[in-house]
Amino acid sequence: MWRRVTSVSHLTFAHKSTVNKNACTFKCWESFTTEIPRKEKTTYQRAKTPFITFVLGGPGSGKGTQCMKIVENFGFTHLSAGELLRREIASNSADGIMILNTIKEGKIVPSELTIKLIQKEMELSDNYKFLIDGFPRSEDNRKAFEQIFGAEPDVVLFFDCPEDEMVKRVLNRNQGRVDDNIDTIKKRLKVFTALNLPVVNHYLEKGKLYKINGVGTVDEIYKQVHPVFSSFHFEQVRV
Ligand SMILES: Nc1ncnc2c1ncn2[C@@H]1O[C@H](COP(=O)(O)OP(=O)(O)O)[C@@H](O)[C@H]1O
Ligand SMILES: Nc1ccn([C@H]2C[C@H](O)[C@@H](COP(=O)(O)OP(=O)(O)O)O2)c(=O)n1
Ligand SMILES: [Mg+2]
Repeated sequence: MWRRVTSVSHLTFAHKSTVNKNACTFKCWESFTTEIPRKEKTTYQRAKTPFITFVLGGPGSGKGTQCMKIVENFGFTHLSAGELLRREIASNSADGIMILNTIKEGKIVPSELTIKLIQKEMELSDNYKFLIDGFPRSEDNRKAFEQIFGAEPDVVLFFDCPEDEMVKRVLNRNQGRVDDNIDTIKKRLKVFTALNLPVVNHYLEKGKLYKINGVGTVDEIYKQVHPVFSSFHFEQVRV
């Protein structure tokens, strides 16, 4: 279905009203303290419209790790904004040098460029369930996405993790990334602190935010994440 469209911006989000109505019944989803209400049974497995989850959290908060578990359990397609940008650098594209310098400085790449890469991947996919990891990182990211796609996410996960834990994890990550060094991490944390909160507050007000305690083992954290998706009655890949 996605391959045949030239742009996703015109696709309507037919199931939105049901999802949003339900989501608005709770303000901020403290899944480790709050019971998750059952949602009305829906037929997402046959939906022809995308189901979009934004995955927010600071560097090292565990976004990518938890996304892998969501993919495994619920069959989402995982699109990491950072990974798409790194791929663009590796492909020696015209924007590659600019992206590399931006990432080294711990700054945010222009929204239109990141969105173009996300959009391309979505159009190439046969799936309708997407995890967009590390996006939006700023209000500019968020507004540009909404303008270009003409739609909002269905779910926003926010992994809340203290800075010292994030620094420790990033320094131990060992993936050879140019931004996983103490100087860049300090800059990234400053950018995160300044730009993430307005995005979180926006989705909190819309009743779409699921705040997850990012401290604990991977499985302990996933125990908070799983009910968010099982409440939507997707066809599960693995129970
Ligand atoms: N709950 C956890 N406890 C300890 N280490 C973790 C946890 N979750 C992820 N990690 C590790 O921390 C590092 C950063 O995790 P990652 O998922 O890449 O975070 P992000 O995508 O938010 O930057 C990785 O090396 C990962 O294996
Ligand atoms: N929306 C985004 C996402 C990532 N980037 C850039 C800037 C980020 O520091 C890097 C790396 O992002 P990535 O999500 O892979 O980083 P973490 O997994 O949080 O450590 O990419 C961006 O400019 N805009
Ligand atoms: Mg990541």
